[in-house]
Amino acid sequence: SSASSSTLTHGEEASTQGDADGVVDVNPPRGTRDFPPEDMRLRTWLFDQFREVSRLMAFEEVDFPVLESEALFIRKAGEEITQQLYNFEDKGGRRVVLRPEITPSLARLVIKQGKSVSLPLKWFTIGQCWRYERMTRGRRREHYQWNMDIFGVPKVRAEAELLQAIVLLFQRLGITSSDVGIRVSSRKVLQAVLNMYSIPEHLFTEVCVIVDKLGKLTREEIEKELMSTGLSSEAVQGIIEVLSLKSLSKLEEVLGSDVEAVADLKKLFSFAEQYGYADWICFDASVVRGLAYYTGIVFEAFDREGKLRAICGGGRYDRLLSTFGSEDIPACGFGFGDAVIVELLKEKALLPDMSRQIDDIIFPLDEVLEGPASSIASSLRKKGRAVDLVEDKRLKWVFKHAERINASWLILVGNSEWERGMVRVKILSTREEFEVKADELE
Ligand SMILES: CC(=O)Nc1cnc2ccccc2c1
Repeated sequence: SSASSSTLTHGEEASTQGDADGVVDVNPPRGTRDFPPEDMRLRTWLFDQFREVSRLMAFEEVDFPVLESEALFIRKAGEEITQQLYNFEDKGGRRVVLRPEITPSLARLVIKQGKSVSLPLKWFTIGQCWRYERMTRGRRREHYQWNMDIFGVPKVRAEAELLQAIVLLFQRLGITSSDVGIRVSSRKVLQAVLNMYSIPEHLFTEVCVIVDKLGKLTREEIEKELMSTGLSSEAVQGIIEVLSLKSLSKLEEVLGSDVEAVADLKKLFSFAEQYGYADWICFDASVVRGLAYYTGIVFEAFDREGKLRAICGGGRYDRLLSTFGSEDIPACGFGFGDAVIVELLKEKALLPDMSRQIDDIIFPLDEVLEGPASSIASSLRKKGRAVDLVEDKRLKWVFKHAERINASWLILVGNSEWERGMVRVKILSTREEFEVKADELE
């Protein structure tokens, strides 16, 4: 472990435990996180927002194993996500992965459910996703993603619904359209350009994965990668020129108004007006997203200060099921990670107060009263009150603890009161104190 500590990146504590003899390394595996109570309260709060928006949008929750067959993720388009599979062979000799994304599992279940589900399907899930990166980059190897997907809606209504879900989520967190925008485009834009230069269909996916690096690689690097697929320099310039467009009317001038991409996008932007989230979205032809299977509208949310990576992203994938040997069903969806959004909330001072909140603390003042304290705790819990039963502590510690966990009542079980069937209740907010009959505690 001394070797590993020398390659640690900033922000990772050196695992001192690993150096001591015999003590296990108490850090979680590289690139993974523990969730101690305070972090878990924040995560639970965020996931509750995901769930509430899913409920508002009438989506049904589904879930899948984190472990999937490797076959679900073998794609030849050179995506980063498939080059970093957390894959291995299990004891039965099966090639398996810790899933890097959730969409293929959704598609697998839709195929498995086959005729027994009626379309459209609107499903959501919140699940952990994995990648295996050489730790030189010190990035995380896992994160949680909220996924919302619609199967069986071929028209842009589905994309419009998904965008509303994303905007509802941001609004629930206190984020506004001046903090965040959503870039929208369509892969059909690129399709139209490739047609203009009569570039063969089979290059489409590969070109998409390359141009997704626009903004991450220099223009020269992109040109070089595009040329290496065999594209003419004229086609490369044409692609980069069209993908730099930021206005739908300019796009219409270049591609013509009968191009599907233009019609889809115009329809989507008119829906946005009706939903009331038009000021959240903007056309940006450079958005292609890095997943091979997108076929139509694609979108990604970004912080307008440009400090962070994409907050969420998604798009239409009408031809994914046929890559698994099944009949195609039109589909679109998005993934919303648990990391960038928390960075944004910190930036905007929007993190909620994550302190604990307990109703009552019960404290027997004498060990002979431990029995009565138990029955009082039990009856209050049965009435739905959160009760922390504390004993073997000094009273001073109990008052401090009550403050720390924001208890409403402190119930002291003392001998003199108990002889009269009473207990002492301290209302911690007003510091008022009462004697109450034990069986009348509400
Ligand atoms: C910001 C962040 O943690 N991103 C992240 C972390 N882990 C992943 C794991 C699989 C796929 C994508 C991932 C993305």
